[in-house]
Amino acid sequence: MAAENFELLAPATSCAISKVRVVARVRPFLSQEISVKSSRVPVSCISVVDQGRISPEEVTVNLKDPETSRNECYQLDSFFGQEDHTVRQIFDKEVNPLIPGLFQGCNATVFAYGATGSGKSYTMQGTEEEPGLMPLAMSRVLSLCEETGCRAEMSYYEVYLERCHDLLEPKAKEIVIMDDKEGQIHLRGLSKVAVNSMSEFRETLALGVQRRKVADTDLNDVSSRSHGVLVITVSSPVCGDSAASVTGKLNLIDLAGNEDNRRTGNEGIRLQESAKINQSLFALSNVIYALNKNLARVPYRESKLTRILQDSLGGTSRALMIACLNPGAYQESVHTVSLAARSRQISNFVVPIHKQGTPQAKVDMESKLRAWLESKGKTKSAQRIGGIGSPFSSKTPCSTASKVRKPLFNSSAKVKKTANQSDCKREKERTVAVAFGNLVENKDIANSIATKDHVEKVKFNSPRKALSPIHNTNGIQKAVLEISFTDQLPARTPKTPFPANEEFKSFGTPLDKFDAQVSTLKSCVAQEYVDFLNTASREELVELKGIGVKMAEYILDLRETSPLKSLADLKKLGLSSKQIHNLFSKAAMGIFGRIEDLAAVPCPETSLSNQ
Ligand SMILES: Nc1ncnc2c1ncn2[C@@H]1O[C@H](COP(=O)(O)OP(=O)(O)OP(=O)(O)O)[C@@H](O)[C@H]1O
Repeated sequence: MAAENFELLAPATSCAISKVRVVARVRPFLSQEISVKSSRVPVSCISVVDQGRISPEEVTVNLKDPETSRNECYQLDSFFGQEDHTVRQIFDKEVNPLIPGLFQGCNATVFAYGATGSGKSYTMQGTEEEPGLMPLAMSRVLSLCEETGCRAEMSYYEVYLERCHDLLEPKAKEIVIMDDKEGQIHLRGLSKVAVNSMSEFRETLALGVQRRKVADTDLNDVSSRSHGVLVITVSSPVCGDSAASVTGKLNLIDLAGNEDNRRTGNEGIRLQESAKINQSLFALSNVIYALNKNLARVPYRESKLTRILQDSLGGTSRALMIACLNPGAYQESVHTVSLAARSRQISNFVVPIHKQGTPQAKVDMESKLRAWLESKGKTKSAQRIGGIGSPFSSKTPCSTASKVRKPLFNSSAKVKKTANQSDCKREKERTVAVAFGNLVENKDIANSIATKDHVEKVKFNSPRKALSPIHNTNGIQKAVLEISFTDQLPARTPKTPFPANEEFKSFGTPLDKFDAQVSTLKSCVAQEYVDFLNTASREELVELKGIGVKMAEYILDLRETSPLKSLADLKKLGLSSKQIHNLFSKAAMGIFGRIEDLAAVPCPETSLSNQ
């Protein structure tokens, strides 16, 4: 897709698949790289073949080793050679088209990737004579703010030795990276500064740049020792109660460069920095590899860098990668361009973020996305989009209701009939069924419980409390809040696990009643299980069936940033729905133990004794 064609999203509900766009930028040879004796400019190892002639949508980049005459070609989206391309040209063609989307609530990330000394900081920050993408983007944002009445703010932080530090508020504590249940990345503790003019911006950025860790190495006099991230946030004014506020974020990332320590001459702290930089860039390549291979687990948690980029690689942001290249470094350029070419295959699903999200909008977006993935035969990706870093990690009607699961019991004709009536016209009711049905294997029962007749009974059954604000407290919405597995609830064991017999009279046959009670029991057990995962020690977790040492560690790591709210959150660890189901089943089976033990357990008076 050409940059000009990034479709502008209509406000409110529009969404789009957007591939990570990848462009190459070759810096010129520096004066110290030109031999004084010959005073001839060396030949670049990088060239472009048939720019735009074979296909206007991509370019073929050729890398040629002058020593061995090795030769490799890679396809990228665009190419900016050393001769005639200024940062302004890159901005106009590649970054400018992303900016209007911010004003409609869409996030975007631009990141410069490449070996040390390849020109990443020069491209992103620029110089006084040639402003980089950061000031150019801010200038454009400010002029659009003037037209629209929106506000602009900036944050600037660095990831140094695997820790995030605020560069505008140096006394602040370390920044914590968190993700919410919709897969959005949040940085707890990061300050924001309002920006009203370019002079304010320049002053603030210069302050941050001074604080960023930079050092002289054998390969670059001004080598960045950290990944630097500028965040430009745009917020629309909120008019009255009904209007939803729109916020868009543009991340401009100047990554630290890959370093070959046989050549940098690094020692001591420089070597430590270098090790962390290389580790995080290795983690980035692992994420790109996993996304390309459609692996169920994408290792975003291997480094802070990949956590920050989580939303931009396989997430909900638009993303532009600028592969920066030194024309005299063949091996490094092969490394950079091969990773860049692989990144080009990654799709993001761009969703506008509104402070008051509408569930129906999410439903529409998810069904559009699934249809797209199915048309491409990408079933695994479809699963992933329902999981990691996804706006749909909490199930929505169309995703789960369509899955056919083996019923736990044969339901009665009455239950089936009720379930069949529950079609797409009754989205609200199906929302109940789906939320409830995430862990209820028998969808018929879930659907039947979701019908208006049964909502009130479920409400009495449920041990849950509503935590989210309720705008419309009709029966169905109340029930959604009370039985949804995606709400965060305090751990609680119900005093009366089963409802009094009177409350179940209208359930019809004894089988209906039994099915409903089993479902309620399951929801209680599922909540207890989630509470256990959130509070157990490492040793306790390992004791539980199906959880090994590695999984226990992943869970501890995950809950450190955001406690599990539902079993579906385990998808963030890369587990599939089936794996979560198996894990839970194993734990649940353990409750019942041997059949002889069960025989000794008396029936609760309130449950089956009056039948
Ligand atoms: N397009 C360009 N035109 C002129 N000089 C450039 C250009 N790009 C980079 N340079 C120069 O090349 C040197 C290295 O650039 P820069 O510091 O931006 O590299 P980097 O990729 O950020 O390196 P590191 O990863 O070590 O921080 C600097 O002296 C810079 O001024």
